[in-house]
Amino acid sequence: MTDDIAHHYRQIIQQLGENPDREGLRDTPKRAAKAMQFLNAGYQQSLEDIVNGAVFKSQTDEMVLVKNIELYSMCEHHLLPFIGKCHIAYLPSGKVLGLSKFARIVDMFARRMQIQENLTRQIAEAVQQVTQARGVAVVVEAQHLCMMMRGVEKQNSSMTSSVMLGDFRENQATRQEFLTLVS
Ligand SMILES: Nc1nc2c(ncn2[C@@H]2O[C@H](COP(=O)(O)OP(=O)(O)OP(=O)(O)O)[C@@H](O)[C@H]2O)c(=O)[nH]1
Ligand SMILES: [Zn+2]
Repeated sequence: MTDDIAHHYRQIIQQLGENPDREGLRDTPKRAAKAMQFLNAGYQQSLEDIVNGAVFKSQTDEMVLVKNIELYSMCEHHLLPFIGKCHIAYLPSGKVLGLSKFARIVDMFARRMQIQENLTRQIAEAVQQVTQARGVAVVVEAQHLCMMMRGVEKQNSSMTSSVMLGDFRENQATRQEFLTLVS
């Protein structure tokens, strides 16, 4: 698979007017192929594998918030990165999820070709599925290099997307508490 992708990168380099045989570029097709495979590794993962049973019984029913999880993803329109952070909150109902697993869930969906809105929803639904929480809220704030390096070339705009499930959707006070905590 890596060799196949590298072969195509070699052709792209040539089509762009470079010499893929010059010293600095000789290993680039293979390096680029491996980097692209890493950045799309989320397709090879499953929720069950990454959670690895780290769901623990707990009587806590107060909001749990994990803030500022860094996020690197790839926009599906231009295959350029979008970079930002993710905040996840949930209202446990009898069980809590291992802390690191929130970051693993973010990475599993971020390491795919994405648009930010779909990524946000997929993270929220995965946390809901694993914890069976009374509610899940996810906010993603990101900057898109396709808007910065090319196209409209706007360096300071960022996009915020959110998904609220369960009590966060239905209960205004819960939603407000979450938004105050992340702002
Ligand atoms: N909603 C949303 N739009 C995105 C995301 N990533 C990229 N886009 C947008 O996808 C759109 C693709 O528009 P097209 O007109 O088909 O492509 P384009 O000619 O390259 O567009 P420009 O970026 O405006 O030059 C652009 O408006 C991008 O800004 C994302 O995560 N969410
Ligand atoms: Zn884009």
